[in-house]
Amino acid sequence: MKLAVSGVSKHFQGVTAVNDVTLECASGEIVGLIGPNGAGKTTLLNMISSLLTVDAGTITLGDQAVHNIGPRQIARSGVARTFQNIRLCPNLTVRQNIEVAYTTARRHRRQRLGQLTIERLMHQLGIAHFAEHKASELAYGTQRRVEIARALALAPEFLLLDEPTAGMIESETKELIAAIMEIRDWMGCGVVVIDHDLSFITTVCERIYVLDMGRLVASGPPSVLRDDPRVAEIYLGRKARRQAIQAVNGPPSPA
Ligand SMILES: Nc1ncnc2c1ncn2[C@@H]1O[C@H](COP(=O)(O)OP(=O)(O)OP(=O)(O)O)[C@@H](O)[C@H]1O
Repeated sequence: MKLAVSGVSKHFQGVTAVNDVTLECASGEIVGLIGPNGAGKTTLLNMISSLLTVDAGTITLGDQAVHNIGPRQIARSGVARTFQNIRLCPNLTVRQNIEVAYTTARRHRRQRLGQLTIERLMHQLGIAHFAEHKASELAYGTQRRVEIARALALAPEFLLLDEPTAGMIESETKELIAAIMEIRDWMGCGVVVIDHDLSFITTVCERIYVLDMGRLVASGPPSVLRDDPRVAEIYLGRKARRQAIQAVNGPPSPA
């Protein structure tokens, strides 16, 4: 199955947050979405997860148009997500948080549940020993893993992750890389992930899309993007890039 975003745009009172963006993710693929602050990454994820309507373009899941169908319906159609600012129910335990999503999957996604159980999800994300802890009692990095487990409890075809490594220490990020790859192999779902940690993104993703000021400016495998001057410019900034070039070549000769 394929999740396809085609010519999608979004405007907010004069600001074009996303401008004619086209991208796709196939089942079993891990795709990255990078770009500087305000590039439009979260707005794009919000449109894919139907929290925002699209102003132009289409989003399809297989042969089904899924833009503007609303968050409840998109979850039932097989797209689950996590949020930049964690949205767990703080007074529920880890198990209860996951159970809420699992109950929805039992009702609406039974055919995809297969061997998926809450126990297996907690084990896979390394949170089984926190099962009876309230979400609010957990460290930030652990809460993020609970959020991923909750999204996966919807038995999705596609998982959208918005900055999953934010607030994680290096060892947690490494564990997360292994967990995401294992989950992809186990559940066969496609993953679209936004993150500012380029080492994480280039390790976990097979393909990366680069957004800048709402537009898609580059895409390709990590090995290709690493050498793309547009990506360096966006990430280092024009001034820093000039300085880097000067450090190698010396200052420009006076005109
Ligand atoms: N609800 C909104 N109302 C008005 N403007 C918005 C709204 N949401 C986003 N924007 C604007 O749209 C642009 C894209 O924002 P978005 O949050 O999608 O970027 P981002 O790439 O996810 O950034 P970050 O990496 O900081 O999360 C920004 O200029 C932002 O200010």
